[in-house]
Amino acid sequence: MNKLLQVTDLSKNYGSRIGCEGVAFDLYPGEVLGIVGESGSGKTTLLRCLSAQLEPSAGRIAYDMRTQGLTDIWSLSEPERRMLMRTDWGIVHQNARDGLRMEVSAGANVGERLMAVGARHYGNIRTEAEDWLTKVEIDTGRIDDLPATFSGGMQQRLQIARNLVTQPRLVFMDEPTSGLDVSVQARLLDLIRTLVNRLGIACVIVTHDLGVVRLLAHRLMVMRRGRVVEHGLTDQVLDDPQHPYTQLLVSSILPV
Ligand SMILES: Nc1ncnc2c1ncn2[C@@H]1O[C@H](COP(=O)(O)OP(=O)(O)OP(=O)(O)O)[C@@H](O)[C@H]1O
Repeated sequence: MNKLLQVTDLSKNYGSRIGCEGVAFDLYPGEVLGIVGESGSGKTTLLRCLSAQLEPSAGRIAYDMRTQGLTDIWSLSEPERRMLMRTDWGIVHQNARDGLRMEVSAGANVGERLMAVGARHYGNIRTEAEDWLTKVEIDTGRIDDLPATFSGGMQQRLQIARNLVTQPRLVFMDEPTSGLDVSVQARLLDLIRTLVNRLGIACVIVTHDLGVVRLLAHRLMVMRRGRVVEHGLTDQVLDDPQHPYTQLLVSSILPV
């Protein structure tokens, strides 16, 4: 199987401060990679670099473009990169408001992404938007409502629908369930797991919640002070952590 993403020696500095340093990994189609670590360990910096929202200071991020194969994403033109981000990739932000257009309806939020990949027929776009609202458990009667009238959990589900409607091959998620009630979190996680598995989407998920990665991620990277200190199969890393920092993280969060 071809690699979907190949990351080599990736670093991002903010002046003299290290955001992340020397990160390298491959991601294959359909694979879910979790990135965990304490606050300030570089998770968000890494995710923003991987998803082309932030230009790295050094290193290479190559993505398997449908026509060109593995291509350095920073060798693409700005419009090409933006197109990639709008179609073949999805980015689910921690705060749904950052990933939604709050001034247009729920249906338009979903339909807009379809238009980015060339859909023009209003009736088809609306039908597809309704279909996706149903998939993320939002009543289709709310299709013309503004996202601001939705609850936090509904906004997050709408953001997921907006991202998945174009059938991306890779989705980046930054703490997708934080800030929600525990019961809402559990349902949302279950929904993400079902959709990601059913559609065979590759995912990179940043979280500080080991329960989230246990449920969703095939592989896990543990970060500390900008560097990856441990990387392996999720169950292996969580059940038999090798690095002292991972041992501390696991013992402090998971009941023994
Ligand atoms: N815009 C910025 N300017 C300067 N330093 C930054 C900036 N963003 C992040 N940093 C620094 O980079 C390091 C990594 O931060 P980052 O936000 O990536 O960590 P994180 O693991 O995502 O933390 P959290 O879980 O709290 O969101 C920290 O030392 C942080 O202070």
